[in-house]
Parts: sequence; structure tokens; C-alpha cells
Amino acid sequence: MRLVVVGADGRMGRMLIRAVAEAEGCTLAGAIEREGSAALGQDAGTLAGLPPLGVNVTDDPLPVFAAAEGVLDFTTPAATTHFAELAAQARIVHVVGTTGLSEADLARLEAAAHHARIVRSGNMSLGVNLVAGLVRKVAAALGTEFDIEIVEMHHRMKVDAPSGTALLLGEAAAEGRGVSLPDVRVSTRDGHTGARRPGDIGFATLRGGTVVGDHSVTFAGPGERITLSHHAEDRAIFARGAVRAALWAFPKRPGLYGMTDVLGL
Ligand SMILES: NC(=O)C1=CN([C@@H]2O[C@H](COP(=O)(O)OP(=O)(O)OC[C@H]3O[C@@H](n4cnc5c(N)ncnc54)[C@H](OP(=O)(O)O)[C@@H]3O)[C@@H](O)[C@H]2O)C=CC1
Ligand SMILES: O=C(O)C1=N[C@H](C(=O)O)C[C@H](O)C1
Repeated sequence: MRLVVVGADGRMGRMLIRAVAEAEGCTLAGAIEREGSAALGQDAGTLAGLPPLGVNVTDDPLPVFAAAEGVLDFTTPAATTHFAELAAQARIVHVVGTTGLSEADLARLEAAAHHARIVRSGNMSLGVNLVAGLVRKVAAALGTEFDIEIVEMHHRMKVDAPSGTALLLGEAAAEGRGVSLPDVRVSTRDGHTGARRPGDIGFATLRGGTVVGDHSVTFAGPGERITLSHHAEDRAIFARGAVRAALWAFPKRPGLYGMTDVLGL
């Protein structure tokens, strides 16, 4: 499968170039960065710490998408919505790892999915998606006497909060409880907050250092607590998940899919 990496000079972009180069059945068909990036013109392999791959980084996605079969996109919401429209025009697979998308951004992805096969997830790792399944089950089994609190920690450069993974886990908990996350979500607490409202799902965000991604979901009940956790140690888990998603989506019909579809969970 001929794959393009957009945001090629990012933390995930460089990891994705390595994952494509290592994956059986995949070749790097292009590497895109934004206009003005210092990476433009460089060999994508060299950028990713590999021997040269013969693919130079460019800021012109149109001809690159036209000659490709899929795009791996871990960039920004503004870039991702633009790339979704280009991927739909080119009728290629679009794997979206970008987090922090607004409702309006998601509506643009849904529109693009009429023509493109889009796989989107706040976390492309096998481990997190398994934990989400467990969270759904535990939330369904326990009543609201168990308070649900989600804590995440990421590196100091992360720009969105709560993380896409924390929201994915919150959605799983809400689904298990049969409620809608926006109705019960509490993402900030400061000052005299009053007592906790039964049924709320709380989010706490920590930022610092080089943490790849830590998440825990605690069910705090009368006299006991259950905590389900995931610790990402290497961004390669997300990159390998993204390549797997592209290969999975290649023969599928246009539509918006998630990692649970890819992993068969
Ligand atoms: N779903 C998942 O499993 C995971 C999701 N993520 C998400 O992926 C996203 C990226 O994370 P990360 O790699 O750490 O961030 P980085 O900031 O390191 O990388 C983003 C890259 O995209 C580039 N970019 C921005 N706009 C454009 C554009 N219009 N065209 C081409 N390239 C563009 C940036 O360039 P410049 O810096 O020059 O602006 C940068 O190189 C985040 O939303 C993060 O939360 C991360 C890990 C796993
Ligand atoms: O920005 C990151 O780094 C990560 N972002 C994703 C998120 O928002 O959950 C996935 C992973 O935790 C790393």
C-alpha cells in the first residue's frame, strides 16, 4: 500500500515514516509538511533517522495524494480537516490520529467519509483500546455509588486537554452507564466546587517532561477502588496501529471507522 505521512517532521510524523518503512506490504509514497517548514526538501528517511528513502518532504499534497492509496495524519485539527477533503477527492484511505477536534471538525470528517475510508481514534494502540473495552464493562457492572475519575499525563509540548485518549475512555465509561458524556463530563475543578454530583465523570490533566502518555480510570466506591491503567512507553505503538488501520481500511467501503473496528473489539 502506498502511504503518505503528513506532518512528517512531527514527533509522530517521524515515527510514522519509520513504521511505514518497516511494514510489510507498505511503501512511503510521500511526506508532507506545512509551508515554510525547515524539513521541506529533506529526504523523509533521513528526517526519521533512517537511510535515505528517496522521498523528499514537500508542502504540496495534491499530486502526492493523487499517486497514493492512503494518508497517515497526526497533525492539527485545521490541517486534518483540510487533508480529509483532499483524501476524499483522491478517494484514498485517511487515518486520523489528530486529537482536539471540535464538533465542527468532526462534521467535516463525516462529510469527507462519504467518499474516503477514514479511520479515526484518539489512541491507535491495542492496549488502550482493550482498556476501553474493560472500562465499558466495569462501568456497566457498577452503579453510580462508584465515582468515575479519569487522570492523564503527557509531555510538556501537548496542546490539547483532556487528551483524546481520556475522552475515548470517558466515552467508554459513559456508554457502559448508558449516559451521554457531555451531560456528565467535568473537566475543571477550582475553588469552592461543592460536593461531587453523583454520576459525573471527572477528568484531571497533568503535563510535564517527556511522558509519552499515561491514563488511568478509577472507579471509587464505598470502601473500595478499582483502577484500570495504561502506560505508553514508546510512540511506535501508535504508529504501528496507524499502519495497521490503513491496511485494514484499504479494501473497505467509504465510511468513518474506529480502532475497535480495525482490531475487531
Ligand atoms: N491517536 C493517537 O494514537 C495519537 C495521537 N496523537 C495526536 O497527534 C497529533 C500530533 O502529535 P505530535 O506528533 O506529538 O505533534 P507535533 O507538533 O510534533 O507534530 C505535528 C506536525 O504536523 C505539522 N503540521 C501542522 N500543520 C500542518 C499542515 N497544514 N500541513 C502539514 N503539516 C502540518 C507540524 O508542523 P509545525 O510544527 O512546523 O507546525 C508538526 O510537524 C496531536 O493531536 C496528538 O494528540 C499523538 C500520538 C498518538
Ligand atoms: O499528544 C500526544 O502525545 C498523544 N496524544 C493522544 C491523546 O491525546 O490521547 C494519544 C497519546 O496519548 C499521545
